[in-house]
Amino acid sequence: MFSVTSVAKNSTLPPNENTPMTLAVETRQLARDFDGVRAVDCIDLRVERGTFYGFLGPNGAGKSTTIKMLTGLLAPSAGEIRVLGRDILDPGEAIEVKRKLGVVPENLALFDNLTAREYLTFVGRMYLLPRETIRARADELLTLLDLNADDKKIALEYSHGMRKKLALAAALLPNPDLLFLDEPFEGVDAVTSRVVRDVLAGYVARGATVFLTSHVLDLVEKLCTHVGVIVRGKLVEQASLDAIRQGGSLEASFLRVAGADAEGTGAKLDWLGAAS
Ligand SMILES: Nc1ncnc2c1ncn2[C@@H]1O[C@H](COP(=O)(O)OP(=O)(O)OP(=O)(O)O)[C@@H](O)[C@H]1O
Repeated sequence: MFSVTSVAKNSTLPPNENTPMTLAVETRQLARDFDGVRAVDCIDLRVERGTFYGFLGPNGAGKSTTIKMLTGLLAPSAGEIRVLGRDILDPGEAIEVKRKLGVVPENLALFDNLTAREYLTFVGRMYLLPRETIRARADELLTLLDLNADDKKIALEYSHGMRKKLALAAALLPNPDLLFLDEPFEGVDAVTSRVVRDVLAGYVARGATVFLTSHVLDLVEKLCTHVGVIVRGKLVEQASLDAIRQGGSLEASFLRVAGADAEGTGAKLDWLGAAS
């Protein structure tokens, strides 16, 4: 489905048979530069299978860049990546692992001239699903995500939230082992958000893995079992949700590890709202 450029010529990650089968994602010193500026700075991610992993960070911290590398959409500048026990930087292994992945990328990347059903059918055929399975799953997903009423519209005519829902439906359709979701709830209405949360919770309870980015910490707190925090490209925290919260709120912990000055923000822009 995606093109992959291999950069890890001298891989030192253990061969497949020695990689712990419990890991869905493992990176070593993963890095990406843009025009000489380091966007992702030597991060070591470890995501156990069957976990709901929230990948948090301020704007521009490197979350989307990381997801693009983990899904083979972007070549790393350095480092190693194993996804579901396989080297995603090896073109042969990447094909195998991508059959087992679902992705909602940052830019959604839909085909604008297809209706939702046409797009889901296309995706299902790419994953080599039988036509009857595609039809049945597409029916269920379009109903669940409340996209049925707009079945004549093409994706170009969709609102932002509708596009997000269609991308999510496409990611779920092949029943992947591992889902990468970049801001899946952004722009999605409250009713659908609740439905999607329940679907994802059930999906993980059945043994699958979700790797999600979100700025909505309440949602992360409700859903995630594990959290990683990236700040200016560096992984500054990675632990279970409970260990990161330390009995407090996720927001307080996040602000602390992200180095934000929560107290100071109210004192700024004194001119705002003042009589001029
Ligand atoms: N194609 C690109 N060319 C140049 N710089 C880029 C490119 N993509 C990302 N960057 C830079 O890399 C850094 C990380 O960006 P990234 O999109 O990964 O952040 P993010 O954590 O997903 O942010 P947000 O929460 O705002 O979506 C930023 O400084 C961004 O400007």
